[in-house]
Amino acid sequence: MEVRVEHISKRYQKPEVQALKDISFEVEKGELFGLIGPDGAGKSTLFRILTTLLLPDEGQAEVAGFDVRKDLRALRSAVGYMPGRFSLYQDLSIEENLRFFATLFGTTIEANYDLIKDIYVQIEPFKDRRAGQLSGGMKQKLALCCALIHRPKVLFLDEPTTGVDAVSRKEFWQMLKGLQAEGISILVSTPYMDEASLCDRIALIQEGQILSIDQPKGLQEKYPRPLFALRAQGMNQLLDSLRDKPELASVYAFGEYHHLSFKEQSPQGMEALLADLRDQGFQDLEAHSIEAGVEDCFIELMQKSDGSSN
Ligand SMILES: Nc1ncnc2c1ncn2[C@@H]1O[C@H](COP(=O)(O)OP(=O)(O)OP(=O)(O)O)[C@@H](O)[C@H]1O
Repeated sequence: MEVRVEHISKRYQKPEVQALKDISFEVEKGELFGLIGPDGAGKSTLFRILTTLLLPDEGQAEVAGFDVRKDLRALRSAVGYMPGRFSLYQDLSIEENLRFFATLFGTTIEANYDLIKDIYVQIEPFKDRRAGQLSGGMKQKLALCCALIHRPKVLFLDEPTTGVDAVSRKEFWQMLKGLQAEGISILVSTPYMDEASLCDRIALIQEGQILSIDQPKGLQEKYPRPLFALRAQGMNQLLDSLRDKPELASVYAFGEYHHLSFKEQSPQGMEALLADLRDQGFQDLEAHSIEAGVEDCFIELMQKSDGSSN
């Protein structure tokens, strides 16, 4: 086991916020583990605790066999951490940044070049350019090289793809797969649900609590009811109207469609609903059944947790 988190809680004082509530999970060696949740869910706080930058109020955690409270030095040299705002020196060049991080950990670029090579060659043509003048995607690659240069066992990446274009995002996930193959365990946080399916396992986190931990497929298979996508002319009125239907268990806007499910699973459910909506004057109604995605699962779990806390 490369990461073991047991009942971690953290409260900030000013303003008073319970950022993490009784968080427990484990990550295996070589696993790509995703922490998925909206802004403010507590992802950065958890990463800061696991990299010894912040102490938890309660609970215990070990990373690469080191205790987050007791083994600070050893733990820090065993982990690589890429914070949300890339911690690059804007006035230093690509090469200078990398050399700086290598020196900080008592190593050299040359000693670990094989690990970063595939990533570094993509930015090497610009190695004399200052970090402050790089594009988002290039900064991200440099920050990843800097986090890797001391050959960590566990890599923490806090929202590494936020603000990065779609092509670079895709490339970034390919790079992570390559690092995983080197035996590095990776914990990555993201607010993008579409990235969840690229992880081996994901924890859905909201308001400091883990709602579910599973493989992406396992999570989707656990969705409790048949799910449908529906659209028509006048999507806002349609949503208002659907929200008034007592037979629906859930309904929400989702891209070009609204997603909905029924309380009772009757075969006539959708037929009756469509007839009803037609009577109300909705035109161009189109409905089909769909498989739940990670975002649908998240919405379902959030509704359940809201219900239970009320
Ligand atoms: N130093 C701090 N003092 C007080 N409250 C804080 C502090 N840092 C974070 N918080 C609060 O704790 C909660 C969790 O924040 P955290 O940054 O861990 O979430 P996150 O999931 O990483 O989201 P984000 O993407 O916005 O950073 C939020 O409500 C945030 O406002």
